[in-house]
Amino acid sequence: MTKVIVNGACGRMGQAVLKAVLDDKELELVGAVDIKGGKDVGELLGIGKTNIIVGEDLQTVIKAVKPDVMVDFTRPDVIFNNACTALKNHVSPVIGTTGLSDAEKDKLNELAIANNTPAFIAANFAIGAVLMMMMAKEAAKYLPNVEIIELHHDQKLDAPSGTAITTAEMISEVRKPMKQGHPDETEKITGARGAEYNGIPIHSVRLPGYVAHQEVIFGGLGQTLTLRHDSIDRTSFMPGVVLACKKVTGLKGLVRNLDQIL
Ligand SMILES: NC(=O)C1=CN([C@@H]2O[C@H](COP(=O)(O)OP(=O)(O)OC[C@H]3O[C@@H](n4cnc5c(N)ncnc54)[C@H](OP(=O)(O)O)[C@@H]3O)[C@@H](O)[C@H]2O)C=CC1
Ligand SMILES: O=C(O)C1=N[C@H](C(=O)O)C[C@H](O)C1
Repeated sequence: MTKVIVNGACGRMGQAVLKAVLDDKELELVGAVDIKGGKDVGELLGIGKTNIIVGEDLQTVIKAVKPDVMVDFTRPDVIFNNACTALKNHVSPVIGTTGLSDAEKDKLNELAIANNTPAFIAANFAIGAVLMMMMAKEAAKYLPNVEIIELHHDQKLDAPSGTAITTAEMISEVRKPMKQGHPDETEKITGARGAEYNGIPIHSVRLPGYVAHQEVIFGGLGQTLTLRHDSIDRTSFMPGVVLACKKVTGLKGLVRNLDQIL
């Protein structure tokens, strides 16, 4: 059995991960952490007592329950420190929290290797989103003019989404740097053409009612191609998270993106 703790346990993703880990026969939920700790995990999920109380301090919970894996769905501004704490205590992080910079990911890779404790990170654990990104990379070889529109719930802290950045990174691997649109175009209102990653415009929509959605739109001579993925429920991410919990301890360093472990 792989012993798992969930950090960010009281949040939208944290609660879904608690349920997924409790429901899996090869994973054992041994602890939970959240800045708003104190509750029994079972009370939080409305399933009766589990006698696992959500702790408020990651280091204390790790020392008490000695997990193999820490799943983290917290906040962009705390994930780097959380992952460092896990690695220094020889606990493998499965990182879902977005917002880490490339430099921070490189530092986590070094720490994972130095501590002989593998780690895993994915901007999106939903298989449909992974396929959308892979298809976008393939399509960009033939249709290099592309824009990304990501649409999320209005409680999301980071923009653009980790998925949009990862999609743009993957497209950039196969596309020569280029400037899109008319060379003389001007923005009448700043930001009208979106943010830009390697020349790829990214537009972020935040509205109540959305969960997590993305369109990648390619334009060619007399045609467009639209790839769209919709997570209509957070259960969409759970098979990927469970898979990563089972595989992470057999990896080396920090492994990035779900396609690497499928
Ligand atoms: N990789 C993927 O597939 C996915 C990634 N995500 C990412 O996961 C992250 C979390 O998303 P979501 O669940 O919607 O967010 P939520 O705000 O619902 O959950 C985050 C939880 O972590 C708590 N928290 C804040 N700071 C700390 C801390 N220092 N230590 C422990 N817990 C803390 C929050 O408390 P409080 O509310 O008081 O701040 C909250 O309970 C985001 O970065 C999001 O982009 C989301 C979905 C899928
Ligand atoms: O905050 C979210 O909700 C999500 N965050 C991830 C991202 O930034 O890409 C994954 C998914 O889009 C949901």
